[in-house]
Amino acid sequence: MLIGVPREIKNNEFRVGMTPGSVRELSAHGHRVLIEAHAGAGIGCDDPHYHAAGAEIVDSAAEVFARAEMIVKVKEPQPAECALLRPGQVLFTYLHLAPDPEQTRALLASGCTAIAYETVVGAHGGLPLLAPMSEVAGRMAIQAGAHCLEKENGGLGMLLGGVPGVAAAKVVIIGGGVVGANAVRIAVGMGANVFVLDRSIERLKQLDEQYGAQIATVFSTRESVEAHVLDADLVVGAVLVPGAAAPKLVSRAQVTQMKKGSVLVDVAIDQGGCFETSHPTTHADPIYVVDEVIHYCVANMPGAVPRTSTFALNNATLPYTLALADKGWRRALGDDAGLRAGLNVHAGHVTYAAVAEALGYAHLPAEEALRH
Ligand SMILES: NC(=O)C1=CN([C@@H]2O[C@H](COP(=O)(O)OP(=O)(O)OC[C@H]3O[C@@H](n4cnc5c(N)ncnc54)[C@H](O)[C@@H]3O)[C@@H](O)[C@H]2O)C=CC1
Ligand SMILES: CC(=O)C(=O)O
Ligand SMILES: [Mg+2]
Repeated sequence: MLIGVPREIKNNEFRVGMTPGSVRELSAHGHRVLIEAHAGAGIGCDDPHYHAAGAEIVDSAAEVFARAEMIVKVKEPQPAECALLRPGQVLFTYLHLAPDPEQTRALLASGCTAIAYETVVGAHGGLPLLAPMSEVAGRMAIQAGAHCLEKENGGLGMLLGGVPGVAAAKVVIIGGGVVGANAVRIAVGMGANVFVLDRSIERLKQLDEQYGAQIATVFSTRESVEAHVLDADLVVGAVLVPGAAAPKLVSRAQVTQMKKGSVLVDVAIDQGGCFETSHPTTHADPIYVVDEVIHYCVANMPGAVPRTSTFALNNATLPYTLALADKGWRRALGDDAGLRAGLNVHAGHVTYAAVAEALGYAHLPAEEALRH
């Protein structure tokens, strides 16, 4: 198969779809990889490095999209990229379609077959292609939140861990999945006073077993979310209903009642965000303020640490990229129900139920799409 990797063009996105190591594996399987010039600059991998791994370096994204049978990326295609996709072409990347009607419309219009990293399910459950970036974003959420709490950013002017004789900050993490667990780890490490809320008792039990009295686990209800958010110094939004728009768990009225200078980090912003006052921001301009509450809502947090993130992402995506290239998308998805769960759009149809429901489209089940 001829596989294309364009340079990422989202704001401050320095990751790249494939490492030289992944290119080498695909080459060894008899595939050819086109990579846009300088696509790996952000991870310290230059064009000769990719060439040595077997890639052909091409000058423009337009050429990558025009020639490749499958495009492997990181972030959702931007409008200029959607315009380059064509019927029959496979797109393998993050999509986050439920909160993004424009991108969905463009992908449907392109006629392409789009497989979303974030809805692929592992052999033993979980979301193996979302997890590595959730590990990164969960750890970064506390870093970002600590920075926002500094006075110059409008924050309360508090150190997360306090010092002897002065109390630590109260950190409330809503959602104890991969993002949440990684945020807990860093917040505990920094000495914060950590509360984690989830509606899965199983998740809370795992976190309780791991951290014991170092954290408080709380069953998530409207009442408990409100009680903990209102006296928090830092709140991390880390909930997910796979593929669906994030549930709004904190209302504007509640944000208004929060402490002035407290901080909301909405990691779930890529699925639309879980605070009513959230809107996506970029690394170039990450923070805004609503009623004196600082909001950090960057939709591609791992893009800021592209070296860590690209290698972590490729560790997870490579087996799937190889399966798609070796077998073609129909057989690869036919053989693996978990990969089939990644199919979001095919030939002008929405093939993921939660996306169809969120955006008001008819749903063509992926199993039927395989026969189209
Ligand atoms: N902004 C960014 O750069 C990034 C964002 N993300 C996003 O972070 C979000 C979380 O991802 P993961 O941790 O991997 O998901 P996950 O599936 O591992 O965890 C989500 C958790 O939310 C819990 N949950 C669902 N509804 C809830 C509710 N009403 N109250 C409390 N808990 C609730 C679930 O029980 C689950 O434990 C996703 O939207 C993901 O796309 C992930 C990576 C980077
Ligand atoms: C998952 C996601 O949105 C990201 O890694 O940018
Ligand atoms: Mg997005």
